[in-house]
Amino acid sequence: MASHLVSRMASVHLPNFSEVGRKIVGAALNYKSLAKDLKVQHPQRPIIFLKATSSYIKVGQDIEISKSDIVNYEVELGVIIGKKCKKVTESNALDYIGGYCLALDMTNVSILSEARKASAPWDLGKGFDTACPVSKFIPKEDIKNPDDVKLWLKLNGDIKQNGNTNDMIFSTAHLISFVSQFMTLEPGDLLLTGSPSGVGPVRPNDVLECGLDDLVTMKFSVKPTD
Ligand SMILES: O=C(O)/C=C/C(=O)CC(=O)C(=O)O
Repeated sequence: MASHLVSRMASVHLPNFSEVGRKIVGAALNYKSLAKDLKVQHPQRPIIFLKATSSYIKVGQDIEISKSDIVNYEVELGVIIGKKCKKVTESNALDYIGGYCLALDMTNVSILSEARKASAPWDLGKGFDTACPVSKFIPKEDIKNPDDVKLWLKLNGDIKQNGNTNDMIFSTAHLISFVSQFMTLEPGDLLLTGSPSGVGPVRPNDVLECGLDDLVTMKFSVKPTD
């Protein structure tokens, strides 16, 4: 098949993306509203980190935290890669999307702050067990424009995050293209596109509920490990 036809292929059905994907790639500080909250400048280029795929959990499982740690919720649009993607241009990048999910980029701020002070990697603060709750697979066709999707999060019933991906500093296409210059993205890989303003800490026995447009909602409880 000619390559231009391959690149226009319809969405790929990947309901088992969290089992087959080999990477979770995150973008940090990608929302203007969060940069404003945190009083930091907009990044000049995407700030990229990896989360371990062993951090995935699905609805029905619990987020586990130690009582002594500060762990933040961050609601995000997850982009699921549908086909191998290496050094793609921004104008072609959206062709490589297989679908989407709603995700929580749970972040252990206690560990991350120590890592920042020591100029150490973010891996433990971002990739601990249960740090990546995800929704079901959302087919590509259900989201016409990934740069214009509402997302929200409630903590124990109170709205804490209420944003839209149109507030992202780097577009979905830019993120895919940027990451693909360095690492090949493969079917089932997940790209977390950043979180809007309102991120904050959870405590044991809290309940997080979040949603993406009228496409999906999900609920997770927080349980202590100690
Ligand atoms: O700056 C930090 O210490 C941590 C930032 C984040 O965790 C931000 C994100 O991951 C995000 O904006 O999505």
